[in-house]
Amino acid sequence: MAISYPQFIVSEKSPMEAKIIVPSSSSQASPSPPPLSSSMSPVVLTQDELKKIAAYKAVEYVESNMVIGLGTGSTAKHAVDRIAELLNQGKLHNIIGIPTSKKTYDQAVSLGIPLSDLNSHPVVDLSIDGADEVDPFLNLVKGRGGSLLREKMVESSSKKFVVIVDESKMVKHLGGSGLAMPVEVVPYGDLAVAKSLQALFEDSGCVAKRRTLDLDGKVPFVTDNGNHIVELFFKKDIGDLNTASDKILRIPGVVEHGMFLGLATTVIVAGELGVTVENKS
Ligand SMILES: O=C[C@H](O)[C@H](O)[C@H](O)COP(=O)(O)O
Repeated sequence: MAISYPQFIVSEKSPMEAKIIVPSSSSQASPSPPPLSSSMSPVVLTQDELKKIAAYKAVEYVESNMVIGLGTGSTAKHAVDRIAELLNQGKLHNIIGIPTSKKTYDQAVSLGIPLSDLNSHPVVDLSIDGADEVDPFLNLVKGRGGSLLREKMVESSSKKFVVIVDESKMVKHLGGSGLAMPVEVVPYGDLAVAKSLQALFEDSGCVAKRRTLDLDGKVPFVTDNGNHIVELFFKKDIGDLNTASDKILRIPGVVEHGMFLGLATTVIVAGELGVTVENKS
């Protein structure tokens, strides 16, 4: 079903700047929204509609002849749909997509987007992906869908990495949502690795749990790479993120964690009052 969007000011900001955006009578957002009625009646957007607005705005950064990292998740899915739509309309051509998960691979194949991989294209022009948390410095938590390893490989190989979120993803500090920070670990000894991770962040009230597919906690979630996911839940700030990253990666059995530090070059945030574009300073 087609979505009607209110008109938005799209504001370009560096991190830490104010983010209050107000509806406008002139639109720069995509997809081309219809004019508001004269009564300016408020439009309540769903979270998915906000994700779609952020995704469509991000696809404005895509140019013909680019190698594009295709993210994973409910927000990135809209960007992949939009890229396919523009290819089909002839508004983009010669795009090569690098999918960050099997799910995105399947979506892109079904839409006819030409695909390749990192071995053939080790330098990616632009990646577009969602995130689970974004802090004021544009550091991210990613991977609650379990795709963090391939995402980090592709996005750290990208000249530009545009992150697309609805405003619910903004946090004061990583871990601040109280939801999981995922760590990909090899299956062997995963519960022992979980204990080591929990001990590492004891001062932050960390609880580590293996992600499972069943309520009894016996069937582990398996990533596209055949690994498991340990989820970390924090009660307090974990302090310096680079220190935390180094400590996690030093535990044998850890493959990668879901903190994406300093990788995002642009974050597009869609909220009820408009779209904010924040660029890395
Ligand atoms: O593994 C999943 C990815 O990191 C997603 O990009 C992230 O979880 C955000 O997903 P969504 O857009 O569905 O909120």
